[in-house]
Amino acid sequence: MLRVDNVSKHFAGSGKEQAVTAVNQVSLTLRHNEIFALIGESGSGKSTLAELIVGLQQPSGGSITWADTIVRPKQDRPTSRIQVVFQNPDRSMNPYWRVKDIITEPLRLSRYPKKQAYAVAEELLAKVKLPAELLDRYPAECSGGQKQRIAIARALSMSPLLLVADEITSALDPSIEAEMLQLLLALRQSEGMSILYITHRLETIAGFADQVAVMKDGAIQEAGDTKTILTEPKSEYTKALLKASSFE
Ligand SMILES: Nc1ncnc2c1ncn2[C@@H]1O[C@H](COP(=O)(O)OP(=O)(O)OP(=O)(O)O)[C@@H](O)[C@H]1O
Repeated sequence: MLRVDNVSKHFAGSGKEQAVTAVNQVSLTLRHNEIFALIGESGSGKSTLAELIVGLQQPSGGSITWADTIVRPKQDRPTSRIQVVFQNPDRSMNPYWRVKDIITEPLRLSRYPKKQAYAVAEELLAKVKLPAELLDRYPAECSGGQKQRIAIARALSMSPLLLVADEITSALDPSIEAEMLQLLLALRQSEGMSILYITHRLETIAGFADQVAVMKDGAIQEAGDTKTILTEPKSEYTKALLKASSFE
């Protein structure tokens, strides 16, 4: 569905800051309806790679291409191929807006009528398993887990083919995190979308991701199906990550 070919991203240094190669010749393929986990420690280049895929940044080299063979069901609402949800929902939500306005922002930016958008908002909240009573609340009146579901509902408003989830469960309690992973599994099925799940925590991906790529210093160390990588890791780095996680 989406091919990342030999993609690199260099940031030029300025003043005391050194030049950095945040992403170094990365290649990967995201398939339709697949959950792909991108694992790496802080600073390994995961977020930069996500921003390149989303189009928030331009690669210094390589290419990112969508297969043009994807046929999606006809929608009566605006759509976009890709949507992203970040770790901290507060950064992407206007605290003075009600939940219904937050969720429908992408639709309204695409000139979808407000009244119809509000009707969709209730449907979207149900998709992320939140009650309709939240529609008139402000973000400060919602829990962290609820806000992350609201951010997902907003992303779903555009029926994306690919949802990029950048550390979206990292700030949540383990039980809330497990519920969120279950929700993402269900949404992958019901929405027929792919998910690029970015995390520094290897222990979250068993039974969740289909494929995994392990990233270090901007480069992919190892990639393959999740079960094989977790049970028969080849790279010393993956082995060390597994040892350090609560997985073993
Ligand atoms: N806009 C930028 N300008 C300069 N350097 C950058 C920029 N964005 C990222 N970097 C550098 O690129 C490297 C990779 O950063 P990135 O945020 O992609 O890593 P990460 O794996 O997502 O880490 P984290 O989980 O902590 O966000 C780091 O050394 C970072 O300092």
